Amino acid sequence: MIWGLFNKRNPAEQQAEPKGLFDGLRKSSSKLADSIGAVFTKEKLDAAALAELEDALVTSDMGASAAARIASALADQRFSREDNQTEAREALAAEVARILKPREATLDLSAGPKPRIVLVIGVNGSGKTTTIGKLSKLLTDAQAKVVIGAADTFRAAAIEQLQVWAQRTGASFVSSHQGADAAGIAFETVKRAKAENADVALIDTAGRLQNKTELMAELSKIVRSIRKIDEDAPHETLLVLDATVGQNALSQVESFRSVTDITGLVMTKLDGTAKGGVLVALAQRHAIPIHFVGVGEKAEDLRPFDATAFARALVGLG
Ligand SMILES: Nc1nc2c(ncn2[C@@H]2O[C@H](COP(=O)(O)OP(=O)(O)OP(=O)(O)O)[C@@H](O)[C@H]2O)c(=O)[nH]1
Repeated sequence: MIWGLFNKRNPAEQQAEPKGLFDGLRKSSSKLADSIGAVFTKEKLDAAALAELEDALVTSDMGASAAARIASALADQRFSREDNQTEAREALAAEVARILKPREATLDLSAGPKPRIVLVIGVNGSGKTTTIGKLSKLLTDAQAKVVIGAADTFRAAAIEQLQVWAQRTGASFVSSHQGADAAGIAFETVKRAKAENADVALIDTAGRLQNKTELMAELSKIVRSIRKIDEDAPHETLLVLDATVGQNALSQVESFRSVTDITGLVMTKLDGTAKGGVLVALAQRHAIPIHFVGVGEKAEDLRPFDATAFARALVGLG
């Protein structure tokens, strides 16, 4: 959850959520279902079945370490009868959830001095712009006042796309021309947010990983410039990851971690891939809070990360 008021969703909306997540993760869960179906045919998994399960989990992008951990936890379990797919799936979901749960974290932008300043980072195309738009929608729906800053000046179309989201969600918008100084725009965004007594400033940044030195220089320049207005800024630095890149998401986290502090993760495009298991690999490897998952292009397709619901949807339990 993101904002005080946003916590007060009605029960019908809360019930609707797992269904959407289940649909969003269908590609990942059916891939996993195909490979684990043959494993759960015994009351207790023997060594061959455990090895097969571990392979299936690795193939579904959960990573070797999480796969080994899950397989060894399931080695100790007994199922009540042979070929009990649901029971075995429940046990698998519980083990996946055990890895994810410590990373489940609410993004609370309602506490602390206003405006809360949020930097959004990630490689180009990962879904930063769309995620900012969706966050803006969640915030403005909850009556928060939002300013969006287009400090990713790399592509003119990206600036326009962000402007459309700002208009659609009723957020103020700060931008300049393509190639303009990103730190200057970030500074103007925070200045505007202060002047307008906004609750949240969402700042889009460019994420050209090809040149780490340049990226680091740009991000630190942005941080220096916004700290002239608020020495505690940014209050949040969200890394947006595209699930379709699979294991490559892990190296993106490492690369960005080496140039800046990351306070939380958003994983997008889970609906477009069978590689949803990568979130489990991430949770196992990095102690970084996971705030949201994206399961579609519409505003309502950005969902607060729920470890249990995610684990269940991933193994095909609706
Ligand atoms: N299916 C699906 N598509 C998504 C999701 N999130 C973003 N997209 C799409 O992914 C594409 C890239 O998203 P952007 O938000 O433009 O990515 P960006 O990181 O801002 O990229 P640049 O503008 O190049 O910096 C767009 O076509 C989005 O509509 C998602 O959760 N599911």
